[in-house]
Amino acid sequence: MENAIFITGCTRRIGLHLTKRFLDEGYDVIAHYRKMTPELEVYKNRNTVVIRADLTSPKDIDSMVDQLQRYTRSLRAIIHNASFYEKTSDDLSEAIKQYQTFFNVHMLAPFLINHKFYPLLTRGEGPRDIIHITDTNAQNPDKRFCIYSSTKAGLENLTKSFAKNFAPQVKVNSIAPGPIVFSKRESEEQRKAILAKTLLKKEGGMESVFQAVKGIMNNDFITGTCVCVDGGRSLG
Ligand SMILES: NC(=O)C1=CN([C@@H]2O[C@H](COP(=O)(O)OP(=O)(O)OC[C@H]3O[C@@H](n4cnc5c(N)ncnc54)[C@H](OP(=O)(O)O)[C@@H]3O)[C@@H](O)[C@H]2O)C=CC1
Ligand SMILES: Nc1nc2c(c(=O)[nH]1)N=C([C@H](O)[C@@H](O)CO)CN2
Repeated sequence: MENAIFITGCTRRIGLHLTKRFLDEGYDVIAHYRKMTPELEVYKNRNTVVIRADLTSPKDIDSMVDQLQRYTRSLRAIIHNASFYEKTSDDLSEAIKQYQTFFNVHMLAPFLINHKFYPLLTRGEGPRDIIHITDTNAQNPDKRFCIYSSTKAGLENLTKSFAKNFAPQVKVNSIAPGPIVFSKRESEEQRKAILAKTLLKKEGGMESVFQAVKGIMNNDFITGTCVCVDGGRSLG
């Protein structure tokens, strides 16, 4: 493989959609997962390599780096999609554990992966991208998800640091989705309330994230910024 696209969290929903769409467009994809799913399994034989790692474990991340180097000589882009979504616990001892998990998945793992994979990014020719998938909650947190939101805000800040440190070889940007695809845990009433505060009054759908990723990759003058894909939710 050459100039592969490395995506984290590919077992379902947005990560799986990004995997499918990059394959549709003829890219080689290295799809990261934690717990394999039948939906991702299907892609194992198409130009996709799947690599397992629990992103709360730096040891797993190191092993992922070793495995990845066996499959591709260079990377065109790294897309940090993997994420954990949970309300902040009312039990503070539980909340401490949550903070460690959220910090590992949303901040430490992207930090380590960016540094460890940088040589693979700069080995190829042409534009190179790192994209952090954050959340509009990073700028305007849902008070029930303060640990989730604050670590997404930390990832937003890492975007700016990496943009400064990796320029001009690599562009580094965030995509902050709004209501893209609701999770099963959101009731009909919660969904209606969210859409009532979304200017465009609809879920974005996973393709809106893929189009934003491609828009950033195809523009050689965007770095250190955040593209909101939220239907105006952040203004609602
Ligand atoms: N869906 C939406 O409307 C919105 C999504 N976003 C962001 O977009 C991105 C994709 O969202 P969505 O598809 O809904 O996400 P999901 O929560 O459905 O999937 C997240 C992915 O991350 C993986 N993951 C979670 N924890 C770990 C871990 N410790 N180690 C390895 N992998 C892990 C999951 O794997 P596993 O199956 O093993 O748990 C899964 O593949 C996320 O960053 C999310 O925060 C932001 C705003 C709105
Ligand atoms: N990792 C995840 N992050 C987010 C999810 C999700 O399912 N997994 N879902 C949301 C909300 O559904 C949002 O879209 C609407 O409230 C936010 N982040």
